[in-house]
Parts: sequence; C-alpha cells; structure tokens
Amino acid sequence: MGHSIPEIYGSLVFNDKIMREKLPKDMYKALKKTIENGTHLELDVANSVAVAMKEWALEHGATHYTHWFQPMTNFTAEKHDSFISPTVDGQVIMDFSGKELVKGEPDASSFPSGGLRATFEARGYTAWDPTSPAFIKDRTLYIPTAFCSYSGEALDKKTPLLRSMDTLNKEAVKILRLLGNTEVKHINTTVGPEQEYFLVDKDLYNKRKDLIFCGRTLVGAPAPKGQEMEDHYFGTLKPRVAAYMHDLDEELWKLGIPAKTKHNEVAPAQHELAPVFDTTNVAVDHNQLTMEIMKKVAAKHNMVCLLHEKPFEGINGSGKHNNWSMSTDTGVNLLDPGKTPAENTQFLVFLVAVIKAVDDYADLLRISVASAGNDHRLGANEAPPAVVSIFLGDELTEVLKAIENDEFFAGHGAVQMDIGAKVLPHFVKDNTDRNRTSPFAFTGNKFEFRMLGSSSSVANPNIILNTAVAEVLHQFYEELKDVPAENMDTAVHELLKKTIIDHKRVIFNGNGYTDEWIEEAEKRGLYNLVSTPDALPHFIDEKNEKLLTSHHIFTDAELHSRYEIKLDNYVKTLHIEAGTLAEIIQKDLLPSITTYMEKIAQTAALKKSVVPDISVSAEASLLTQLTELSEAMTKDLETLKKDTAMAEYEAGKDLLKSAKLYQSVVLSDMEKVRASADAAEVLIPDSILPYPTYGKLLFSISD
Ligand SMILES: NC(=O)CC[C@H](N)C(=O)O
Repeated sequence: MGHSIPEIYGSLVFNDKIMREKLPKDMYKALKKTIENGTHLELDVANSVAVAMKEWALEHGATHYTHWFQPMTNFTAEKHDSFISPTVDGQVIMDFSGKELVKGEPDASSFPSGGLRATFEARGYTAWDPTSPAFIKDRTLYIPTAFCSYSGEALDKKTPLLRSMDTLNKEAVKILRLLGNTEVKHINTTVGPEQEYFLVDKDLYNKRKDLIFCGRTLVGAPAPKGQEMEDHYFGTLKPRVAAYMHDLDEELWKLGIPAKTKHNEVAPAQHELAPVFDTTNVAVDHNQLTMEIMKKVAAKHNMVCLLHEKPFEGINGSGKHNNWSMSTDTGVNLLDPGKTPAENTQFLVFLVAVIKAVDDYADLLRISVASAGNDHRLGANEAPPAVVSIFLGDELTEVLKAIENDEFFAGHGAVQMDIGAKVLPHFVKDNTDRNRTSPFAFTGNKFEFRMLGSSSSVANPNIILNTAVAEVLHQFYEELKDVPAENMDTAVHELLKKTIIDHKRVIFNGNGYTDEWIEEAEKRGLYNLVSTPDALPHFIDEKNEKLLTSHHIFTDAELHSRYEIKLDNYVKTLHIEAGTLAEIIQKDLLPSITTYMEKIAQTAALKKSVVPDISVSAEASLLTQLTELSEAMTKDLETLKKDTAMAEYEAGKDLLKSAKLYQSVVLSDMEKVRASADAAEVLIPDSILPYPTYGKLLFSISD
C-alpha cells in the first residue's frame, strides 16, 4: 500500500505546518507577519528560517538550493548551489545562511532585458518571495524569488505581479472602508487557471520537426476524423492517458499544487487539468510548475505533452482559462453577490469596477495574452475572438439595466424592497450560463478570462487585470471619499448608474464568432486587435503607460523593455517557424515526392514494356498532380525565403516593422506552401511520407 493522499500532499513543501514545527515561536510569528502584511524581514528571522529550511531540505535528501525565478520568457530559471561549505580539515559541513536565503546574485546577463541592461552589465539579484512557499524538486530546495537588475528594475514577471496585487489590495480596502466595512484589513486576488494540453506519442513526435522546433504542426492535411463526433469531450480516459494523469496528479500533490479536475477535452488527444484556486502569485508559481511537470511525466510515459495554443490546424486549440476573483482576509469573495442588500451593494461596486476596468483597458488585456501561438487560436474552435467583451448572463444584465433606469429589479430571485426609488437592487446569486465565445465571462462568483493561451505564464494577464481594477477602484474612491455617510447609498447608486451607462458597450451576451458581432463591436468603438503586431504598439499608448507607471507596476524603462521583448519574441518565433517549414519542404517532403514520382514513372514504363497499349492514366494523373504541386511548392518556397530574409533584415532596424512583415507577408507565404504540401501529402503513401500524419498523431494513444 502506498501513502494516502493527505500524507503525500505538500510533502515536498516548506509549508505553514513545517514552519510552525521547525521555527522558534517568535521567529515563526515574525515570518508570518512578513508573509501576511508584507512587513520587512529582519536578518535574525531570515537566519532562523534558513536553518530550518536547510534542515528540512537535508532530511528530504536535498543537496542543493536554488533561487527560482521567472524571467521575461515563458519559462522559469534556476541555478543550483550546493549546501557544502569546506572546513579547514578537508571535510564539509552543510551550510545555508539567512543572507543566502534572502538574496542571490546570479550572473543573469543572458536573460532578455529589452535594453534595460547591456550584456556586459551582468549584475542582477534575486529576492526571496516569502509569500510563495519553498519546495523540493529533484533533490534541490527551490526558493521562489523576484528577479531585479542591480538598480532595482524588474527583470521578471513576479515583481510586477506582486506590485499589482499590492495596489489592488490598497484600493480595495479603501473602498470597503467607504462602504462601511471596518473589518477587512487585506484583500488578495485569487486565480484558478484551467490548463489545456495535448498528448502525443513520443516516437511519432520525434519524426515531426515542426513539433520539435515550433511546438505546432506547420504542415499536415486534416485527418479523416477530427472532432466532429464530439466523442472525446469528457470521454472515457484511455488507460495510457489515465496512468499519465494519475502520475501527474501525484507529483503535483507532493508539491502542494491542488490539482482537482481532469478530463478529456473536445479535440482528439486533448485534455485538461484544473486546480483549486489559490492566491494569485502562488497560482502563478504553481501553474509554471504544472506545465513543467506535465512535460516531465509525459516523457516517462513515452509521450510528449504539447502546450502550444494551436498544435493542429482545424481542431480546437488549447487555452488557459483564468478564473479570477478577489477575496478578503475575513473570508469574503468580493465577486459573490451575497445575501443581504449591503453585500449586494459591495458586490455591485466591485462588479461594475471590473466592467469599467475591462472596457478602459481592453487593449492591455488583449496585449497581455498576445503571442504568435495565441494568434492562431483566438477567434475559432471555442476560443474567444480578439475583441474583448464581457459576458454577464441575462440576470445580471437585467440588474444593471434596473440600476441604469432607476427601476426596481423584479427578475428571478429578486426581493422587492419598498424604501425609496433609488435603492440598489437586491437579488440572489444565480448561476450563469456558459458562453464559450466570450473572452471574459462572469460565472457566478468569479470572472473567467478565457483568452489566455495554454503555453504562457498567467502572470501578465493578472498584472493587467489587478492594476486596471485597482485604478477604477481608485477613481471610485476619489468620487466618493467626501460623501457624508447618510448620502452614501445614493452616491453609490449614481456612480454605478453613470459607470454602467459609460461602459455597457463592453457587455455582450451573444455569439462572439459572428461577423455581425465584429461589426457591432466596431460600432461600439471596441478594439479588434487581431494579431500580436496589431495589439503590441498599444502597450506604450499614453493612457496605458500612465496606468502602469502611476501604480508603480512598471517604470517607463521597464514598460518599454517589455514591449521590445514581446516584439522580439514574436519576430523570433516566426523566424524559427519559417525556417522550419523551409527545411521540412526542401529536405524532407520534396525529396519524398521525387522518390514517389520515380516509382510511379518506373511502374508506368514497366507496365508499357509488358503491354505496350496498357493505360497509364492513373500514373500519369498522379505524376501530373505531384509535379504541379512540387512546382508550386518550390516557387512559393522561394518567395517564403525571400520574404523571410527581408523581414529578418528589418528586425535589425525596426522591430515593429519586422513583426508586421512576418505577420502579413511571411505567415501567408507559409500558408501557401502548406496548401501545396497538404495537397501532396494525401497523394503519397504513408511509407514514403517523411512525417506522421494528423491521423496518426491525434489517434496515437490508442490503448
Ligand atoms: N471546452 C472548452 O472550454 C474549450 C476551450 C478551448 N479549447 C480554448 O481554446 O479555449
């Protein structure tokens, strides 16, 4: 018998229980104060924690420690130092000090800094984030940290994320005070990111250069069967997949990651894992670990886990739905409608603040999920379109209408109250419908931001969301702060009414895929930033720069560096894709087609040598088709190469121009080449085709 789940859960985490056991009482209290209120950590406390951590880590077989951080890539970074410290007599002791715990100084010059530092300025430092627990993985103690340049500029995603949580906390508490709430001291944002992924057999994967280099297929004709039967969604788990999911859960649980739900998704070979929600910065760390462990566990099962947003054309892509809310230290979810009129008022203030925030900063939210991969996913196959809008459901929409029109809300579940015309409506929670075409959907007591791509960190979207909501709450506070208590209800009502009128354009409960909606959205003045190069320039728009700098999320320099990094990443991704496609066509597919044509021609000639009058029309037809396709491919490949070189040349001078060239020219060149390649693929036998088909890849996990 193995260990029970409660026994293994968090067994590799330096969690609260271990801290209480291992730390002297006063040290434990001081640390808790730092974790909960962000107070400064004294060196004696850090020393005490370091000793406890080291002891605990050694007991669990650890030999090294690492400051784990999240540079401005989609990955995490780590450099391992052993605990050994040589003694004069040629022995070693295992040593770890408070100073080493609190601060590291990695030579971090090779990480993207977007011009914040030149490569020769190697210095950067990592600072312990005590709000996210340390853990052990592969015999190393992992210490979650924030990563800054020596002059204090953020070089990671953690620092701005913590800043955004901080600013939202400050503004939310101020508003709660105005509304008469005297108990709440702290609010946290919470996130539960649903993670979608594909599993393919490793042996097949190894034969696909596109998957290896780009994470997505660049060629591949549709399989005879795709997702049209809708028989995979929630379908019985195949034993090999079930075994994988079981191992994955167990590894995640050991790390204290609350993996809760697992199921087959809509596309063949697609699956999902959803954790219970957590404080945002912990959820961000956990999601990074989840992605890493998904890949590692897959390898043990001779499979590969694909986290790309659109690994296969024509079927669903993979998203990461960000279930977001705000909760108080008194245990109240601020997006829960509640049961009393006061709770309803509080809820409506936060709800309407989110609506305004999403409308005011729709462009930033779009940018926060923008990547080359996600561009292929958005707008089809159950992924939301690029236009950011909010789904509220019928009931809440009615509630807002009632406020707008100074009417009583008389809908389902409403409680009538006859105490004057301008009273806020009282209603009870109603579980809203699901709308899979909505980018930002209210789901009863939280918002589901569905635009996030499966491979990206959840940090960026949450940084924007937290900051935008903080800004609106700040504006609300400014409007309400001088209102006498007896007039507060009316003032809140007026503020909500005005905000609803100004921002209801962002609410849309219908089908986000239709052309009518795109037209309507344009009429409403909403952004439709279709691709990453369309979206990115808005990152440095004045209003956005003002938002992010005034809340001290980014300095001007940090903001511009992130803009550069995003553009650079887009350009490099497209460059790799174009190069990979060229290689597949030139080195693999065209030679295979030639081999096959040779065979056909030989067969035809051979047939004729035996029976001179025999028909060779089948061979002739195939030869003609393949010749035409090869010629088209060769011609389009030349264009692709030429345009790629041009876009690459531009990259050295003007990154945005280069990104636009890749998007508008190189991508369509690639599509052209692919069209011929896929048409040829269906004509040649699998034994000659240099890569496995969609059919094989998608239905490879058969037992
Ligand atoms: N069932 C679903 O929610 C599918 C979601 C879809 N895979 C996406 O990209 O977001």
